[in-house]
Amino acid sequence: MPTGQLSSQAEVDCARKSLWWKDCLAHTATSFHLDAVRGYPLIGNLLDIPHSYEWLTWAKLGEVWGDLFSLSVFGNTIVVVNSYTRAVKMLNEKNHIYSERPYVPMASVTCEFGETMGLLPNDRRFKAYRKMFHDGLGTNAGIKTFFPQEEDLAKSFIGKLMEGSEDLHDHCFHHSGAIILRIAYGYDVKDSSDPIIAISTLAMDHFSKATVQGGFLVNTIPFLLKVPEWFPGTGWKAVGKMWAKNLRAMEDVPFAFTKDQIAQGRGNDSFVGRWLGESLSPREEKELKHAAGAMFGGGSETTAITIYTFILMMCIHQDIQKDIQKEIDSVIGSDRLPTCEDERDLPYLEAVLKEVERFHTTVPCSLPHCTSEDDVHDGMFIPKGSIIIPNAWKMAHDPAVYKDPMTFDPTRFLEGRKEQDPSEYIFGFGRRICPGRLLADASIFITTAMIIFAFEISPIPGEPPLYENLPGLISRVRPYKCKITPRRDISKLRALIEG
Ligand code: HEM
Repeated sequence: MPTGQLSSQAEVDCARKSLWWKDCLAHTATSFHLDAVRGYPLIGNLLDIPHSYEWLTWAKLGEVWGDLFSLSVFGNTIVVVNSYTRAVKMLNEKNHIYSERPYVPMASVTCEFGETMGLLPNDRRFKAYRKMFHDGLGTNAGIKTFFPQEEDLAKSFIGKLMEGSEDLHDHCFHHSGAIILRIAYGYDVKDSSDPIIAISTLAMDHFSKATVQGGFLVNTIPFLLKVPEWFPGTGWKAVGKMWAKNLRAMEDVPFAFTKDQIAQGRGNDSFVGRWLGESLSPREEKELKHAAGAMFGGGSETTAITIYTFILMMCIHQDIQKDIQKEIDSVIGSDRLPTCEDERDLPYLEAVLKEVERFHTTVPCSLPHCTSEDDVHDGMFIPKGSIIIPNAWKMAHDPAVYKDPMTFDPTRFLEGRKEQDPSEYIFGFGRRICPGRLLADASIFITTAMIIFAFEISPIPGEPPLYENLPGLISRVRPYKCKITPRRDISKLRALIEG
């Protein structure tokens, strides 16, 4: 049935009653909304739930059911939002209702990681973490204070690239991990086999697995938490305990490093170091540890993927690469390296970065939100506890917003065209909007500006690179090969990097 509206209060009341009945019948009813995808008794739309590339399925279903539709699985409502305008109206303008996170017992309880920012309910602690983030990284003035660290790390990145680019993929991930650990804790990573990068990467791998709704039955049936560990089939509890240790270590080890540095009287100009200088109460210190602990998970993979995708796009689109080189050469010349302050003078590079972020939507279904109370939106009754999925991929590839959305074309963001800036949605919405977005922008800009300044990126003869996005909550691109060679005098480049 196509999209419909609940036009009167009577219809809304009727829908509420239906919901009550649905609960009474122990979740045996299927979805009943007028704009709900039809399902089966008991399981609802279980068979409609995609296991990979969810954003494509949601976009396809949207062609039939409209850009706001719902599904029901075992009585739980899932609402998919396929348009930017709708997402703003719901998640931004009604953020007091739409700012919870879905409950994932495996991650929050079994892995004891419920206090991390991404999983916290919209409560006092959440506000405290967000405030710490905002004061440290949420303003242009705050981010500027980290520019010297960003520039240093981007120099090391290109310095390493001069030695070879065979492990480009890992190099990008190592670099973005290094940025987070330096900014968050003042910790300098080792060139390879860094213990804190290793702990954090492992912990994030566990975290991703524990938060997949269908990954563990307990995420669908929380009652299983009460089943004792000796009961057959509860091996996941032991797994969760093991993962909890790693997740704790990801927060404890670098935090202890910063505290130790301060105790030894060494300066530590990091996010944590600065806050520790504020003589915090034990409760605030604990909150600081959790806030900082969320940075690696939120920022490391996403930033690395964006830089890695940028290099791929430069390899595929040689003409665009040439145009950025021209811009960089005319603004910066050849006697100095780019700095973070150059961003405002490089509008073409800025447009290319927007296009990279639009074209490859790194967090394609954003992170799910959850409602804290019943709502009626555009005639749809949305019960408390509904999971809300903003389909950022669809927003980024909507032909009504972007001309030829499947084409990589940075000119769409230049004067004269000015299509919608993807940063309005790729970082999420409302109270949950990504608190690291300014840091992400700074890291991506300075790293890519240095790359273009220093290198020529080209395909390997006979192996044309292809773009392919991979499934996942955070979508990577399929690893590729390319040639990265210095485009300037090597000794001069070395002198600039070391200077
Ligand atoms: C290109 C880079 C990045 C992208 C595309 C990105 C995207 C996102 C998205 C879509 C969300 C979910 C927002 C929502 O629920 O509405 C999010 C949340 C989050 N991000 Fe980022 N992010 C990036 C970089 C970073 C960085 C550098 C940091 C930390 C320094 C960070 C930390 C976080 C945290 C802690 C959350 C959870 C916020 C909450 O639950 O309230 N992110 N990010």
